Amino acid sequence: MSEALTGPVFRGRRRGLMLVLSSPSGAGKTTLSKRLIALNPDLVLSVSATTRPPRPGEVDGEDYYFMSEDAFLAKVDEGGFYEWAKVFDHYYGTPKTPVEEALEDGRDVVFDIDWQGARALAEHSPDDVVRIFILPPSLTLLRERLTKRGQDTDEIVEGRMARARSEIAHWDEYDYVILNDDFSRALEKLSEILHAERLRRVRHPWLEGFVEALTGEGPDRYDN
Ligand SMILES: Nc1ncnc2c1ncn2[C@@H]1O[C@H](COP(=O)(O)OP(=O)(O)OP(=O)(O)O)[C@@H](O)[C@H]1O
Ligand SMILES: Nc1nc2c(ncn2[C@@H]2O[C@H](COP(=O)(O)O)[C@@H](O)[C@H]2O)c(=O)[nH]1
Repeated sequence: MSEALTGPVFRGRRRGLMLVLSSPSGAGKTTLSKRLIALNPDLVLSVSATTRPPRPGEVDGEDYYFMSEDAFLAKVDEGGFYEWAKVFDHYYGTPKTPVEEALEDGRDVVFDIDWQGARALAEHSPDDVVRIFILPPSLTLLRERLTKRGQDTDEIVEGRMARARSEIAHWDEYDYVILNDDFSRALEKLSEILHAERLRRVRHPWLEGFVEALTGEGPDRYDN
């Protein structure tokens, strides 16, 4: 894996956060992130690039940027990805420009990426990244979800089940773990994490000036 990451991003008085969701394939992170964004339209979804073929119904530029392997590797060479990795025999990467623009604009960004991507983002932007791991209730239900999704061949489902244990092995690298048994409860927990993380002191650099003014050490008035 190779990546070209910038350091922590400061946006005036508000630090955006990078909400990273990972899970074994089929545990529900895509569905959860889309519903979270529907409830919080100010969030931005990081649309990844991939060399895997589109599934039925997937739209280029909305679900993924679908690319040839040559085009993907050329973008790697240009330093166009925040991070990239090989997952299930295909390349996946986070395009850098849209994420940087959103963060600079003070917007929070949601990532649906694997443990390699989560680790890369956390290493380079430790103050900005919030990592959440989604667990399925059981491997039997995980297989059922992958099968019922009805978008992959039996061979692909088996390949993803074979990788499930190794993906789950990274669960303890994450800040939060959500058991996605009942979907509504899992979504509620995800929303609670987002709202609490948005309140963290480190994301509000304006507080320093405010407290200075409050205690008489700065200008009389500080507008947030
Ligand atoms: N709590 C839940 N109960 C039952 N079904 C669920 C639940 N959460 C998600 N699903 C269903 O499970 C399937 C897999 O979900 P989803 O595509 O979101 O998984 P994913 O983790 O993003 O997988 P991938 O890594 O392959 O993209 C979908 O059909 C989704 O509707
Ligand atoms: N490291 C990255 N992993 C990514 C990225 N985009 C998606 N993914 C992960 O790949 C698998 C498979 O996804 P699928 O859509 O083919 O089911 C899944 O774990 C995704 O989270 C990325 O940009 N970087």
